[in-house]
Amino acid sequence: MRRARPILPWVVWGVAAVSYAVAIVNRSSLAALGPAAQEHFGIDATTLATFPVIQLVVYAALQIPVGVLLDRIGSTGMILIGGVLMLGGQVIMATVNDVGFAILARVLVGAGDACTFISVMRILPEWFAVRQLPTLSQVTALIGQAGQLVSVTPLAFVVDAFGWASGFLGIAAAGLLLVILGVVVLRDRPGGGTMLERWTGRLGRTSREAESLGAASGTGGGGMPPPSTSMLAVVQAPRGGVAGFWQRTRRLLGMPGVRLAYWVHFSSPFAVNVFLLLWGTPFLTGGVGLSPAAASGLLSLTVVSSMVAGVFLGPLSSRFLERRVWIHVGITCAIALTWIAVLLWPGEPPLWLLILLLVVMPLGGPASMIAFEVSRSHTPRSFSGFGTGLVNTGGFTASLLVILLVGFALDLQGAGSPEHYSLGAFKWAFAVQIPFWLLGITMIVIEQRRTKRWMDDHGRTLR
Ligand SMILES: N[C@@H](Cc1c[nH]cn1)C(=O)NCC(=O)O
Repeated sequence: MRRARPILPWVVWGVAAVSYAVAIVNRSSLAALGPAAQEHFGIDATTLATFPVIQLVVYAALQIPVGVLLDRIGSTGMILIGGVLMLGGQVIMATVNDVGFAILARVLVGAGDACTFISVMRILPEWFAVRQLPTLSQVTALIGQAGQLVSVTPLAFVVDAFGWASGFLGIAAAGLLLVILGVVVLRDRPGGGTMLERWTGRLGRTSREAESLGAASGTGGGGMPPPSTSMLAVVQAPRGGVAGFWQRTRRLLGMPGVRLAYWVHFSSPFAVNVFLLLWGTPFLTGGVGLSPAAASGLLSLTVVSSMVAGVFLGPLSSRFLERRVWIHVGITCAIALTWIAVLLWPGEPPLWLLILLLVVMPLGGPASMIAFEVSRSHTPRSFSGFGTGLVNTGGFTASLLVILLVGFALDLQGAGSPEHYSLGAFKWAFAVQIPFWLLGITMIVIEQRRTKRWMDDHGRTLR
């Protein structure tokens, strides 16, 4: 008789993945509401543009502290803290008219968002077998991307039809629902209690029975081969406080595999992030001369391309484990070469080249998920939250720097405002990406060699 597959890992994963999607709804909740926000707060375009930058800075700056906390508190606690912070941020956003409070609201949303993704990544290896992780990570990211779709058209519709407060209170209500679900469903690992069970001190039957899940199923942690990371020697438990933090940082950065994961995350997603977060629409309309409708049609290609790539890249990177980094490098080179073709094209790039750019560039998002696979293979289990947070800063730091440098390069050419935009100025400005790709790919090649040598020296193989 066939043994029933346990459902609990999938329920835990489902709630965690939807929490990430809600974090993305929160993250991109202002994306389609620029004019409405300007009217509501009475602000100019420059002040409006600081909102995503502040949010990104908070997100990137909190990755390492959140990673350290994650190793102490666990995924459940961090996902719930993240949910409460975002919910608080959106209640403030819904109820104030003052721009200072709106910035505070975005800081809270950025902080809550920072807690979510790496905690969801951290919970996966506790519930699923190593071979399932690349696909599950990609599907989790794909569910997250769906959050972006919700926050664009439906949210704009609700704000238009029912007003500013209703739209943001609606997001807060969805967040509250997820926090309540999280309190009763999420468990850090098989055998661990839910937050509610921890508060009441009584472990329910589902949690107790889940302890044996690993051995009984193909999904649970206990039945899987130990992650390759568990073989890494942790000589002594790191101390707490600032000294402990530096000790951990030094130890982590001393591992070539962790550095490799950082550069993998650094190299591929910044081009699409920069395009979607700020400079894509100005480039397509003010530079290339497309209508806003044509530009937004082209931009929607990025979501489709990223989602389709996510479906294929997960199985591909687990099938070709030894070559996953080279798959990533191939995608990064394709992005760089397509951009360089656009930059070198004399005059206005043809539509087919722009379509190619908007299909190839978003592959960098799913490709960057390979960084978390590399990180999982090389980070000791007790540091895995810290490691994931550290790696996740790579792409976001690169994105922030490129966003600022593109603006700086436009200003230097006297083309920093919509009435002065020109295709030539945009081409020079987007060329600031080239050193970032060169740096990223060079560091990947160096660290890949060092990682291979390190693994040979320590007699380890990838599984
Ligand atoms: N590179 C993204 C994930 C991604 C996958 N597909 C498209 N994007 C990433 O690292 N995300 C972190 C986050 O907090 O969203």
